[in-house]
Amino acid sequence: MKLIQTKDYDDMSRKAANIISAQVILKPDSVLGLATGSTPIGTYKKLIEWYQKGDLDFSDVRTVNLDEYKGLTKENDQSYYYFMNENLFKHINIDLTKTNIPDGTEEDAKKECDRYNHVIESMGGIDLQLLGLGNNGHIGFNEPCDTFDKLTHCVTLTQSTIDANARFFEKIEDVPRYAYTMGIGQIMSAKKVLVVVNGKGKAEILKKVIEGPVTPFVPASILQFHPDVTIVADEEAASLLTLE
Ligand SMILES: O=P(O)(O)OC[C@H]1O[C@](O)(CO)[C@@H](O)[C@@H]1O
Repeated sequence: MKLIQTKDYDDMSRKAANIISAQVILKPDSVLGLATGSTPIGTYKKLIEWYQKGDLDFSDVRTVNLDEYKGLTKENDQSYYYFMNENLFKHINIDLTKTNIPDGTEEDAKKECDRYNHVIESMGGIDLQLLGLGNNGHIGFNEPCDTFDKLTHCVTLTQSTIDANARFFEKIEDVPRYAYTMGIGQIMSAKKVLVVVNGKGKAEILKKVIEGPVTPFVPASILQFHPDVTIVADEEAASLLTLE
């Protein structure tokens, strides 16, 4: 695992965006695995800024998102479909037909998971997967549990995730209880993985992810086994790491 420590959120966002830019410049038809949550918003802002300056071209890029709440429509402003549009897609020259997000309105979980597994497979592999880190160590919506799920599945969100995401909803009862998420096996199959982490609140979990045992109870710890992971963490998030 490669750790890049940055002085603050802005620095983290710029460095992460630089890594994504390099990927798109070197391989214009890259398959990017994208993430939601508050952490990558700054990274997306930099990519938009550089696109607007004429430094980046997304016309051949294809994307596949990690997850989506089950039960939310695309128009719901808390859906990850809405998030991706607002925070990235509508500002750049990406072809929306080349973007993929699980369909939160599909009630038949098996049908949606099979469909999304097929989408991921047909893309021929993810070149770079961007990840945020949940407070409980989740990646995508792969919550702590006793096994690593390989493929797309429907998860019951843990209380800790519901509490953490309640800040985005009017009231906690509005937070969906279920979500579709790419599996750990699919994340681990990406050629490169880029994790963005910031803030004191993530320091303890980041230490477990990097320095603790690999266990499905800390889902992101599996990244210790990935051959090409870069973690871009600000000083606060990296503050408990034993850096050699
Ligand atoms: O960046 P945040 O808002 O702390 O969220 C961390 C993680 O939690 C999620 O938002 C899901 O709860 C992920 O999409 C994200 O990677």
